[in-house]
Amino acid sequence: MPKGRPNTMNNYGVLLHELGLDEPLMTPLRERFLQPLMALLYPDCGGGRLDSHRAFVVKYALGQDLELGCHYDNAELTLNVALGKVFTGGALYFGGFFQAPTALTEPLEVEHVVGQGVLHRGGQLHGARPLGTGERWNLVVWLRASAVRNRLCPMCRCEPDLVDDEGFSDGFTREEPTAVDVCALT
Ligand SMILES: O=C(O)CCC(=O)C(=O)O
Ligand SMILES: [Fe+2]
Repeated sequence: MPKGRPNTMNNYGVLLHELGLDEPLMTPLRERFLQPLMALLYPDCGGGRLDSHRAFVVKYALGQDLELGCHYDNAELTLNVALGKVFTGGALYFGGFFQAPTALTEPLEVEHVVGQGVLHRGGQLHGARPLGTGERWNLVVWLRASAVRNRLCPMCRCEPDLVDDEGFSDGFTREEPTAVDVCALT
């Protein structure tokens, strides 16, 4: 079975769409649970207008990936859930919104709690500290709102030139969905 890297930074892990889990699991999770929550928490980042995602599991282990450098996600919003297994280290750290990595002086450290997730803006500078012992597996869902990224690419901070592609691609669209009224969701 052909297998891609979860993203351009992590070498170990798996893309959920390659396991056939987008339609039965990730899209309902985004539409039914994450979008209403994100609409309330981050309306300014397209929280109420999520229309695609890139979901993957990242794996850290001795002899494999150990840490993740400071970066922004190719996402308007991100969910990061600690799945396990047993490990020390690997804490997430956060800086400012689109802050230059060189200006990161006092990051906020967030320890993983297995079974719990962290929601953050994709443009919030962040990274993961080195793994100490064990194996760490996290589910990461990059949530995308075409209404936001069609105007301003989160990676280059410019208006994107669109080219045709298949699937969710990178979340850009030629047409945008209508806004969702969160009060109407049940
Ligand atoms: O290693 C982690 O838990 C962070 C992963 C992350 O920031 C990402 O995949 O964008
Ligand atoms: Fe990230």
